[in-house]
Amino acid sequence: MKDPITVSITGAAGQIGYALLFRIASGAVFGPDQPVNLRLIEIEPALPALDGVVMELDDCAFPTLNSITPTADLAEGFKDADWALLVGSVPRKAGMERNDLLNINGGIFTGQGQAIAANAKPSCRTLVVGNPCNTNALIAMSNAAGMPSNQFFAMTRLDENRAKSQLAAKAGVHHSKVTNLCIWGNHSATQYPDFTNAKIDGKPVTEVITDREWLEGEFISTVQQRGAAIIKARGASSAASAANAAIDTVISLINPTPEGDWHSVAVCSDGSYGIEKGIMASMPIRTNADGTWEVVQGVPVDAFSQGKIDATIAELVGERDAVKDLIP
Ligand SMILES: NC(=O)C1=CN([C@@H]2O[C@H](COP(=O)(O)OP(=O)(O)OC[C@H]3O[C@@H](n4cnc5c(N)ncnc54)[C@H](O)[C@@H]3O)[C@@H](O)[C@H]2O)C=CC1
Ligand SMILES: O=C([O-])CC(=O)C(=O)O
Repeated sequence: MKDPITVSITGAAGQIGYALLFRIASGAVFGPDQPVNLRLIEIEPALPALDGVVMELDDCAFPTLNSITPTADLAEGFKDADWALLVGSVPRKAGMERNDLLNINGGIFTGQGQAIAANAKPSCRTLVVGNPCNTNALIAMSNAAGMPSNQFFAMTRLDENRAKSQLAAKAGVHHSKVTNLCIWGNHSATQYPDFTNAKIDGKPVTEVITDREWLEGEFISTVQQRGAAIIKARGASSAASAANAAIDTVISLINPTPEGDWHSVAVCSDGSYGIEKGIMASMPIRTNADGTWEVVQGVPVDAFSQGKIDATIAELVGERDAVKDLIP
């Protein structure tokens, strides 16, 4: 067994938390030889429910679970964290867009960013799941003085997985055959699931699925609206698939990306692809053998894609401007 790593998770008593904690504790994310300390952060009123989750974690007797610290105190919650998974926040209800939550949730991420900078390991990586996740990640990153911006991420992997599943179903293949699927921009209804560069079994999607009207229309809107469709059907926002995507994101950021492929996650833009510097935008990312990551350069952007990317980036710039009071 290696030395334990520490994973801090906010919103640990919530729906996503319930689907996330057990897989992290079981070794399914960091490996069967990697003990994990879980620091579980909740607001005071949710601490009794969190106690129940802790009892259940105890009752799993996971060999890889080293310790559990349930707390409402951010300093204690982020102490020595190697990873901070910021899930805790209010989900949207039917009829809302995710950025309708900015006023409700944005403020949560100022104190959490500060607490990460003050208490976590300097190498701590932070993944924001709570919506609107791109701009919440921007708020956390901007308030985490001294922490490198390349250690902050926002989750668009659920969108990537959704897009792969839609393309696979249309082509009649298993979803594992779909690669090079980039989600550009915001985790919102303006996101662009880029079918123009995606591949099925190594061939361009556009050669396998020749129904361009479907690709440009129904495919994109289905992916953009999938969260809303789940809220309508389930009466609550996606939780198990969101937890799964958070796990996929961490696994993709700690393991080298397969040759020629990429994965989607929102990172702080360095200006690549003309995306405004400093906003948290999803783009094609590769993880290197040494654990660093980079934006994949040279992915072709045709006129159709550029229009879609411009729209989602404009939305992100608008969100950033709307929260400027939360950004020091
Ligand atoms: N990026 C993505 O792809 C996705 C993001 N989400 C978002 O994830 C968030 C959580 O969703 P659920 O777990 O379903 O919601 P939930 O309501 O079941 O759980 C949220 C938990 O966060 C806690 N919480 C609220 N404020 C907190 C704070 N300041 N500090 C710590 N904990 C706090 C609540 O007490 C609650 O237990 C929502 O914002 C949702 O919209 C959901 C699905 C996908
Ligand atoms: O749609 C929502 O509000 C929850 C979410 O982010 C998703 O399922 O993608």
